[in-house]
Amino acid sequence: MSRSSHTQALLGPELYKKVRETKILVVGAGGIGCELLKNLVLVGFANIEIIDLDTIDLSNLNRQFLFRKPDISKSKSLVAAASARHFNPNSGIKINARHGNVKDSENDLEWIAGFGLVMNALDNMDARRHVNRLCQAANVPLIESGTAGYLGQVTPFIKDTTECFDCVPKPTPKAFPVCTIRSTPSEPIHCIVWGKTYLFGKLFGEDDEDMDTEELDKAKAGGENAEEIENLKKEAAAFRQVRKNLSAEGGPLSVFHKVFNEDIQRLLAMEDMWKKEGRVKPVPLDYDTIMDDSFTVPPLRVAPAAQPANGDKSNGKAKPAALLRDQKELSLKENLELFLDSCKRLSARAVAFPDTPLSFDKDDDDTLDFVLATANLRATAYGIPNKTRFDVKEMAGNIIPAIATTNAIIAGLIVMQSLNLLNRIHSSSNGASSSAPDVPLRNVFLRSEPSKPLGAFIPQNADPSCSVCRDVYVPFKVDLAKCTLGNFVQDVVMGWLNGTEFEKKEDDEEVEWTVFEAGRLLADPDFEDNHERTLEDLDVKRGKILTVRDEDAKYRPIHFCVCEPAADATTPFTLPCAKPTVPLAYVQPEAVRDSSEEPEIIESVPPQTEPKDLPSTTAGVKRPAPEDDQGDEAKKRKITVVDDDDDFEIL
Ligand SMILES: Nc1ncnc2c1ncn2[C@@H]1O[C@H](COP(=O)(O)OP(=O)(O)OP(=O)(O)O)[C@@H](O)[C@H]1O
Ligand SMILES: [Zn+2]
Repeated sequence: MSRSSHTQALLGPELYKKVRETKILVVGAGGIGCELLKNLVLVGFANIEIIDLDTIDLSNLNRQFLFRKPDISKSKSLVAAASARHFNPNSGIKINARHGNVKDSENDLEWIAGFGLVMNALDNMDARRHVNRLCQAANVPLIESGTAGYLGQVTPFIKDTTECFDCVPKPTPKAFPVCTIRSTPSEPIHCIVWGKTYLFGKLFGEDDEDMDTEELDKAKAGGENAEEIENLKKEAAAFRQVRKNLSAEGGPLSVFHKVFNEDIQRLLAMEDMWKKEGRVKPVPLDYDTIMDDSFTVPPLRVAPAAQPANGDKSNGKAKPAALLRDQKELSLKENLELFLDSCKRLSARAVAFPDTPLSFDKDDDDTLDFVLATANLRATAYGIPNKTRFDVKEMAGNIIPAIATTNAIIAGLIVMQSLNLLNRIHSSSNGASSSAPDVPLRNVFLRSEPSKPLGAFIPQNADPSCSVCRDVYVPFKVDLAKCTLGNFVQDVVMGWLNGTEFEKKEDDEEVEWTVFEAGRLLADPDFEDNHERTLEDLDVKRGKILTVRDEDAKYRPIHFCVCEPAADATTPFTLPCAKPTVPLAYVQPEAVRDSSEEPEIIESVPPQTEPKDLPSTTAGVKRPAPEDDQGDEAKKRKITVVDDDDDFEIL
């Protein structure tokens, strides 16, 4: 009996044929991706492409079991494919492994259209959104997945049948008030966020004065203490000077003195600030007394009974005999030394690469050491418990421990979803109903409820206002070196689109269209400066999108997705035979007005001010590009739980 006969019997000949023939794309060869690839191979999927941009790290080996120690530093996708093949040898399975970013330009609309089904096994929102858009544009079903600790989710997205990834609002990152972070922290996380997003940025990151002022003005307008905000503005200005001197002899020590002594003294002088109930005054730190062990550590605000002696953070608890280095709590003196040393290391890097601002990375020891020491020194000053390197890495890096079993369950569910989708695709493509029972599409989730670990709900319909799945997409096969913008405007916008709803004229009025590429305005009826230039010259590349919009935003935008020219093309570009139907743009229903309310009388209309963030055009600034992402609209939809590397936000 052959290895596949059970599967064939279980799935039936029709579905098994689909399994063998459908070209599958797996994006990501990490925790879920490895499990998934093994499952696909075992079920008998025979035409698989897997892409991942990363190489194997030691920390992956505990759960990404297609990898072994000798594979460290090798390409994840190549090794995963090589290992997975062994699970079902001699079965004619083809795995095309690619080491690269799914966002690379060669991964365009045509590429994605070559797959029958796409499965995401990613770890970040940006790549997920990119694949979602490609799948919507090419009308390829996508199975999205994610895990966070014991939780997980598998969701099918099918154009015009279900919502898409971007229809679903995402949870906003955890936010903290500015003053809590900058002046009155009360928890370890406040100190970590301060070290990571504030002090690190001030000393080594991009120093954006305008952004800083804007943030503080916003906080003031939002009702935070005005005097304190002014104080913080002065403090920020002083940092610019400190930053300049950081690499000089004694630079790190002067930063320590400014941040942990002078700035705290200044805060203490603001008497009103400390009258508020629950506020605990910080204690300025002093280099000399910390170093000679005579500094009196302020009592912990939450555990006043335990008054640890200087440097002894054990709180009387017995220490396990052999703690790992990262799990040991540092003494105050050790934190101070680490602060000075990490400052020195980072400022040397800043001097060596002055044009590359540094950014925090949990896996970059210099940056982690800096945040660890900074957070602990600040915590000590405010009577807040210190954290170990292990804790700080987890908190600053937003790490949710990955659990191999969760990944395995989710990968199994992805395969179940794929079988259901293939069944449906099959029955709808030949018009006949499938012999298989019509199983409805479901979003499946894993929860930490032992008696009922799996749950499911029916996916919602697409959000009519979604700026991803409701727009129109057209493959645009073009020789970028031969096609000018003028060709595109004349032959595509005013020619090919003629006759579509988009180009219908009312009362002989010309349709006011615009052509954008990302945020850049390339052309409109009054802006012809770039018509002579080729698309290549205008830096339009394969994988990019030329978007045509009508100025009144009456219709949905039309996105021309730039693809390789057709092999036998005799013209600069080729378009599909069928022109698209361009639907009307979604209009938010007007809120029901309370008729008893008197209308508001506006006496004078304030003069229109220039929008602040005008996008650049190729030939100067013209008009703002419409916001691509309307995702912030308050939509009362179910929030998807997907793990992500999203950051904290400071309000
Ligand atoms: N744009 C992208 N293109 C291709 N692969 C991507 C892209 N973004 C992320 N990935 C891959 O998706 C995979 C996600 O797997 P996983 O969530 O297990 O992350 P990991 O990096 O392996 O583990 P950890 O983050 O816990 O160290 C990773 O292998 C990552 O390289
Ligand atoms: Zn959508």
